[in-house]
Amino acid sequence: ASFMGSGSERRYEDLCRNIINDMNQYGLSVVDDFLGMETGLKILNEVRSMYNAGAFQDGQVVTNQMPDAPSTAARGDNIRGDKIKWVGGNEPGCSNVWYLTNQIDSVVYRVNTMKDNGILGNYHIRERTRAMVACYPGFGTHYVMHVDNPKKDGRVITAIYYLNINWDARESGGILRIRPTPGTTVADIEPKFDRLIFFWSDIRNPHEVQPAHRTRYAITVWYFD
Ligand SMILES: O=C(O)CNC(=O)c1n[nH]c2ccccc2c1=O
Ligand SMILES: [Fe+2]
Repeated sequence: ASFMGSGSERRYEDLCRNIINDMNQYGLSVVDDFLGMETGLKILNEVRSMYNAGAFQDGQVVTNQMPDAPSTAARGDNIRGDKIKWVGGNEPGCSNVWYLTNQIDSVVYRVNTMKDNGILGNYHIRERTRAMVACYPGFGTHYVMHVDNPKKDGRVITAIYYLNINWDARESGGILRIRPTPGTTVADIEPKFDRLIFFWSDIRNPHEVQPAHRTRYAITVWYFD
C-alpha cells in the first residue's frame, strides 16, 4: 500500500522516521510507492498532456565554456537535453502536480520538526521552489555531474518524484547517480514510477542523470532553509 494513501498514521510516522535516519546516515533517502498507482497515474497523465501541448521549454544549456565560446548547443553536443516546465500553485490543468507538492510538503515539514531528527533539526524549512516538471526525451539525453546548490543559495533539500512505469535501466538508462562526498560510494537510483527521493542539495551530493533512451519524466521541488 502507498504511504500517503493508506491514511494510517503509523505508516506515516514510520516513513518519516526512515527518511530522518536515511538523511542523517546517507544524505539521501528513497521512498517507493509514495502515492499509489491511481494517484501516480493521474499525475503522469497530467504531465503527459502538458508535454504534448508543447508547454515545456528546453532546459537552458549549461555550459562552463568561456562566455564567448560557441554555445555547446550550437556545436550540437549540448550538455543537457531536458525540457522543463515550472508549475506554481494551483493553476488550471496542474491540480495533480499541485496535490503531489502538497504531499511532499507535509513530509518535509514533518521530518523537519520531529524530535531526534539529527541534522534535519539544524534547518528551519518554511518554503520551497515551485515544482519543476522535467522530461528527458530519450535519445541519450542526460545531465552532467553537478551540484544543485553549489553556492549557498538557501536550498537545502532536493525532492524528486518519478513517473516512469516499468522503467528498466538496463535498456533505458536514465539512472540518477549520486556520488555523496566525502566518501567513495555511489547511489544508483532508477527513476521508477511513484518513487520519491530526497537528498541534500549542496556540495554533499554531486549527481548526474545518465543518458536516457526512453522518455523520462520527473518532478522536482527544492526546499529552502
Ligand atoms: O532527474 C533526476 O533524476 C535528477 N535531475 C537533476 O539532478 C537535475 N538537476 N537540476 C536541474 C536543473 C534544471 C533542469 C533540470 C535539472 C535536473 O534534471
Ligand atoms: Fe540536480
